[in-house]
Formats: sequence, structure tokens, C-alpha cells
Amino acid sequence: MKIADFPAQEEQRIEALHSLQILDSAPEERFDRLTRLARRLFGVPIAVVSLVDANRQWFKSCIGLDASETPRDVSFCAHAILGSDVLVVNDAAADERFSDNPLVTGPPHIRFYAGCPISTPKGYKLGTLCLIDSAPREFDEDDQALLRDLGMMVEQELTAIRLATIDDLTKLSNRRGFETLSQHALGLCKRIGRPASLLYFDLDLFKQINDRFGHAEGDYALSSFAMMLARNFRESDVIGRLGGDEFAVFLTNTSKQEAGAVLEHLAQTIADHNAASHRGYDLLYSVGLIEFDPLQHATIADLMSSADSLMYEQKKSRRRAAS
Ligand SMILES: Nc1nc2c(ncn2[C@@H]2O[C@H](COP(=O)(O)OP(=O)(O)OP(=O)(O)O)[C@@H](O)[C@H]2O)c(=O)[nH]1
Repeated sequence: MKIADFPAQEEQRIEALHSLQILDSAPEERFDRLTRLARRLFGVPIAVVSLVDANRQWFKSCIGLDASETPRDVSFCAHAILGSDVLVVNDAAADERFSDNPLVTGPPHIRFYAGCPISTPKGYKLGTLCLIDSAPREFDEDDQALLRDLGMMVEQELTAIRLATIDDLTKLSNRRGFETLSQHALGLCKRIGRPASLLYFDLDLFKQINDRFGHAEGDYALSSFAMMLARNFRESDVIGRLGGDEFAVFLTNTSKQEAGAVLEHLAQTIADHNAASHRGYDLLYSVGLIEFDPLQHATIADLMSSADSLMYEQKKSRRRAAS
């Protein structure tokens, strides 16, 4: 069996995949519709939207197969994402890359495979729309063209997810993405009885950056702040740009005291950035920190509203001090 090589720019590819926040998400009709359609059009028993993660392939939609993932080592799709066009394996038993693959020698006894790579707009191949049969098959040019068309529809659905939940400028979650993910994380903390905290940031005097240095510099300032947030918090924290110059971070399994320590570290990072950047202005912010209290906060919106109020108190007292 040949284990597929890693594609070029594997790290960026994985980052693009993870940024969609789609892995381990619930099944969705918009993808199931396409795998059902593929199965019917080609008359194959199995059709899958498979995403190739660091060590596994995970199935966003899987019709005709009772599995949600397999190790990457045995994945046909890990081979398919190395090319730019449909990978066709007419008879896996006669193909030395796959003949002793456990998915060929054991269930689901793959003999035929056709996988159309699914790309991001930047060209990272996240996975495939693939067809599987337990009997060998021919797959002519017309079949491949049809599979490409269906693959493009999967790409469009993935783009729609990205646009709906990711902020284009900073690549952080947008408000909708942040609320969805942090509501989910809050549910988890509640269930296992762990603390959670939320930070609500609003840049100070940001409008002046736009006014004095132009909108592009304002964009640069927002991106720099976002990057420092991303660098300072853990991967398990949810970071979002809520809109304009407002950002929030939801910290799982973190008390107010612990979040305060992370905040001090962030303050130092930003002070270092300001000292080194020489752009004619400093990045300044007000922040509200609140720990989840089940008696006060039923939803993430309650938590955000409390943190927003605290942020605003800080902003007001800074304005008073400055005047
Ligand atoms: N460059 C840039 N500016 C933006 C973007 N989104 C919103 N803004 C601007 O951000 C500014 C936010 O306004 P405020 O929050 O009132 O500005 P501020 O100067 O930080 O005010 P305080 O919070 O009271 O200190 C507005 O002027 C918006 O036009 C963006 O994506 N890029």
C-alpha cells in the first residue's frame, strides 16, 4: 500500500480547513443533498464529501457508508488531493497503491474510486467529493465532467460557510461565527462544571487612525490587533471580530483570575508592538472581563452584554482621565 505524500503547503492547507470550523460538525442537508445526487446520478452505492485533516479523513456527508472518519494513512482521498483533477481508480484490487489497503481487503471492500478534489479559492485542496463502489467500473470523460460539476457545488457550499462565519479582513470568526462557537463551548463548560470567561474588547480612538492615516492603515491596525489576539490565546479559546473595532474572546475552562493573567500578557504584547511599530499611533483598547455565572447568564448573549457594559465603564473612565 502506498501512503499518500503530504501536499505542498500542507500547514496552510490544514489552517484553511480548520478555519472553516466544519470538522466534527453535525450533518447538513446542503451537503447530503449533493452526495445523494451523486449517488443517484452515477448509480454507485457510496458517495462522500471527505475532508482530509492532519491525521484523518473526516466525512462531512457520507451516503451509503456507516462511518464518520478513517485514518489518513488508508485514505484514497489523501491521494486525490495531490492532483488537480479527478482521481479515478477503476479497480483498486489491481492497483499497487491500493490493493492491500484495509479498505480494499476489508469493509467497505472498495474496488472503484473516483474523487474530485475540493479546493478553496486560494487553491488549497481540503478534500474530495468521491464515489465508491465495491465492483470495478469504467469512468469516462463525461462522467468525470459531471463529477467536476458536482464538486464545484460542494466548493460553493464551503465558500458560503466561510463567508457566513469568517471575517474577511482578520480571518477571525465574525459575530455570527463567534456566537455559534462560543455558545457551543459554553454549553460544554456548563455540562462538565468548568469555569468560562469572556473578554470584550473595543479599540480606543480607532477612528483617529482612519482619519489621520487612511482606511488602509485602519485595516492594518485591526489586522495587527487580531493577530495579537490569535497569538496570545489558546487554540481552544474562541476569538471573534464582532464588527468595526470590537473583538471578543471566549475562554473555556478559565476563571476570571486566570483570564486576568492572560490579559496582562496580552497588554505586554501590545505594548511591545506599539514600541516597535513606529506607525505614528498606538493601538489602545478598553476591555471588559466577566466570568460565567449560571445565575446571571443563561446564554452567550447575556455574557457578552455584561462584558460589554464593563468594557464601556473602562472606556468612560479613561475618557474622563484623558479630559
Ligand atoms: N479601517 C477600517 N475602519 C473601520 C472598519 N469597520 C469600522 N471602521 C471604523 O471604525 C470606527 C469605529 O468607531 P468608534 O468605535 O466610534 O471609534 P473610536 O475612535 O475607537 O471611538 P472610542 O471607542 O470611543 O474610542 C468608525 O469610524 C468606522 O468607520 C474596517 O473594517 N476598517
